[in-house]
Amino acid sequence: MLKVLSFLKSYKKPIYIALLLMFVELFVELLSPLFIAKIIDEGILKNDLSVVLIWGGIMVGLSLVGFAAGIINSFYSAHVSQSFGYDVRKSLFDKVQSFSFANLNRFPTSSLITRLTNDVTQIQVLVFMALRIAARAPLLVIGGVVMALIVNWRLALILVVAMPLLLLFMVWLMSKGVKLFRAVQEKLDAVNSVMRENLSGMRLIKAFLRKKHEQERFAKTNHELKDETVTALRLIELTMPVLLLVMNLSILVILWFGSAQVNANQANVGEIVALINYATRIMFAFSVFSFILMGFARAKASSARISEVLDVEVDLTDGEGSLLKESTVRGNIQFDQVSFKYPNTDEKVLKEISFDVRASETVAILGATGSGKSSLFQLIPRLYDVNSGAIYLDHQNVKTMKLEFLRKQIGYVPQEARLFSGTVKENICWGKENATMDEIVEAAKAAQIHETIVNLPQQYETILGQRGVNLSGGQKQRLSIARALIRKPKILLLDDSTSALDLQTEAKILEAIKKQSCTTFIITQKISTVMVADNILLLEDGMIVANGKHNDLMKKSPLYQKIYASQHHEEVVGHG
Ligand SMILES: Nc1ncnc2c1ncn2[C@@H]1O[C@H](COP(=O)(O)OP(=O)(O)OP(=O)(O)O)[C@@H](O)[C@H]1O
Repeated sequence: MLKVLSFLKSYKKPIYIALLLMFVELFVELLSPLFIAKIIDEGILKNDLSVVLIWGGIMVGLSLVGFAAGIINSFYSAHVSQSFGYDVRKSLFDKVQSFSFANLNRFPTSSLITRLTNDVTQIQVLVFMALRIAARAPLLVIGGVVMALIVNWRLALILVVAMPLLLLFMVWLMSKGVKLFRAVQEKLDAVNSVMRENLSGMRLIKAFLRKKHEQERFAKTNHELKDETVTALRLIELTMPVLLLVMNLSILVILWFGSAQVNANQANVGEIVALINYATRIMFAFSVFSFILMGFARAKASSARISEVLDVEVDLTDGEGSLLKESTVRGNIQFDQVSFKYPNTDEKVLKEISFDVRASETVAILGATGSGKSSLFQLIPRLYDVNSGAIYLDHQNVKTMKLEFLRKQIGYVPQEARLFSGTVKENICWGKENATMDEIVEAAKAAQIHETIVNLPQQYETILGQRGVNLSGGQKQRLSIARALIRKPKILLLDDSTSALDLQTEAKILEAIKKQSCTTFIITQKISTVMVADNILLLEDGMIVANGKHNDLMKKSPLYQKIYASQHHEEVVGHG
């Protein structure tokens, strides 16, 4: 909790002002019963109107001061709590951005979303309450008891006995609350997760007629969230009856002994009225206090979840820096005995991979599904780190380079073309900020998407729907290729990103890429694409089983011959 609350450090001044104003409000509140006692005993009972008017006037004046203090306190509390929430969210977002994939795998996406939104809100609410009323409640209790002792110490002892009992009850309540609210937040994660999967997989759900199944799945998680929340709220509901019982009993006892004291002339009626007044204020303060304690329990559960994210040690660290200069990077890539397994798994998905690619060459990677092609790609921009061996860019180990420097040299087109909401132009520029219109058009032309774009209603300014739903699969692929090409990368990684394109369009794109003279890695299933590559890596079970040019492989690799034959509908016999 302290770690998250340390974000409040930047707001010391407004916090002090808010607390000061809260004390002003409290002061006014605590003095009021004293004035009432004075008005009754010295004004009403003695028929002295001037005393009533003077002390009544002072009371009204002070109330106005308290009122103004309350309003200004609200302004400051809102400002501090909102700014605090902004800072925590920003910090969480930055942290998640710095995560490696191994780090990301620790948290389900939906849970990260809940942590960034709902969990931050819980703490934000607590901070607001703390500045607005939190300290007031316990101080009102303590102050109320002290004032009651001053007015009539014997009767006030009844309150002194009742308070610790209530306090113990509150402590018990809070310890239970933290656990229950943590469970509530976890159930909220689950609801968000189902919701997220449904929204992103809506087409599939409709096509597979899985609406009912999904509704049931959602109903189940929703139910669990409701049940968990009800359990937590029951705990809070328990507070008021217990509070009322203890305090009403105390008031009864005060009235009983108070009337005896008045009859014996040991106390004034005003004193008894003041004591009852303090008792009801204390009871009110206690109910506020219990409300805050619940808020605290909830915020404590949430802050633990936030700290879990903030405390993650990012396992992909930046290298010292590159000896290479951006302008002199050529794009030679060397894999030296590279082995890799995904974090928290046992099996190596790449085993002792070694190959050399000279700058500007095109390398095709061919292999069955699950053979490790995408995994190999992800190692080049260091989305994951190798477990053994090394990858070199222009003879320098990529691990020693600054991540930003390394990734700047690389254009990556992933398997699934993912676009962002915004215009076509913004989507292409996403690859290079401040790109000129000429550069954008050039990249679009190279990716063979320019013609399509100029036929859109607002050409490059056309707004794409959520994740580009108004473009076809092939158009999306070409747009994401344009996004990579605009960077003028030294190394281009195409992860099966031409799968939805016809052979002619694909050939044109490859030709345009060739002109950019960048080292190009293409994962593809199409033998026609493979045939024009300078080198072909044939992957099987995470190992390179053959490499060379098309003609070499046709001679020496039975697997390659089989793939070739399957795509050319002919039996290949006797090669090799
Ligand atoms: N994030 C991950 N965590 C754990 N294992 C993974 C992860 N991603 C992939 N794998 C495993 O690594 C192996 C290689 O996967 P990879 O995606 O590299 O294959 P691929 O050759 O690109 O397949 P495809 O052609 O189907 O895309 C598979 O066995 C897969 O189950």
